[in-house]
Amino acid sequence: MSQARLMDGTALARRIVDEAAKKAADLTERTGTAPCLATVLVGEDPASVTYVRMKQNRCRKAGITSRHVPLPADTTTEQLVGTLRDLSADPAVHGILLQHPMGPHIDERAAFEAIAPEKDVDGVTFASFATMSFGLPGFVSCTPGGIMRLLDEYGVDPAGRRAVVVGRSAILGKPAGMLLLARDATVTYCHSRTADLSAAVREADIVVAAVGRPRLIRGQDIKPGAVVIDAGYNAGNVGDVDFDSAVERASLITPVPGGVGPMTIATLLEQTVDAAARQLGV
Ligand SMILES: Nc1nc2c(c(=O)[nH]1)N[C@@H](CN(C=O)c1ccc(C(=O)N[C@@H](CCC(=O)O)C(=O)O)cc1)CN2
Repeated sequence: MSQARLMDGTALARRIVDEAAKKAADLTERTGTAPCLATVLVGEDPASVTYVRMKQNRCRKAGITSRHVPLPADTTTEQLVGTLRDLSADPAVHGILLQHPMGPHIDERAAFEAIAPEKDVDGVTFASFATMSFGLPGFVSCTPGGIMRLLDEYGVDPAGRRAVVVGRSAILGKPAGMLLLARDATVTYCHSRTADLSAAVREADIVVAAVGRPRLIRGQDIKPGAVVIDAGYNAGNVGDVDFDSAVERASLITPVPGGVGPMTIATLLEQTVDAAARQLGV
């Protein structure tokens, strides 16, 4: 079998960001207010610092203001919830991003739920999960939303296909599976307690790897012709899929870097501009 075609997230993300930048400029001209994203970071985890910086840089280039709120690592859930409620009530802020992961002492769900649904541009609240799961308009979780855009861009219709999602995190695996289900895929979730991961993956027409275990998914388990989406973020820009072996079996595959990652940030920017437009009444 020939090698898989690469799904170029960098190129698609660039187009989405260019479009968001045009909308941001138009909005700023019409209202005198630029879209504003608040970025909240608890602690100084080096990867999280990098991701937040990347988001701020892309915002700046797209004409979106960002307001950074760094909090010490020992911030309590109550203090974090207070900060997020303040940002939710601040009319100058249109979108809120709470960088994940936070320290184990933080009640992550309580924090996410302190974000006003109309500012939940990262798609992390229960309200966003519900609209996403029913395929209704609303904010999607950014990486899963980016994955669906990539599938559409490369002509992959999930309807009737068997999709296997490896991972069940609140911001990645779970919403990715729900978005695929909303598009009529037959979805199986695999996780740390799955008895035979290889057997499940071998059945998949679409594999979404979102577990944070470097090169966990090997080419030998990929069904020939499957679509492979690698949403794993591991140190050193290594994905959850063993690319070199998977590329020999898949029909389409996302690289790391240059696949799902850029789509995450593009989706965030796009949703921030949409949130601002709605809040500014345009
Ligand atoms: N609140 C959130 N937290 C986290 C999310 C999220 O969507 N919301 N996702 C990940 C990390 N992440 C964004 O936060 C992220 C990771 C990677 C990239 C990216 O573009 N990576 C590039 C490579 C970057 C490099 O060269 O260093 C790529 O894949 O091409 C963007 C966003 C966890 N936390």
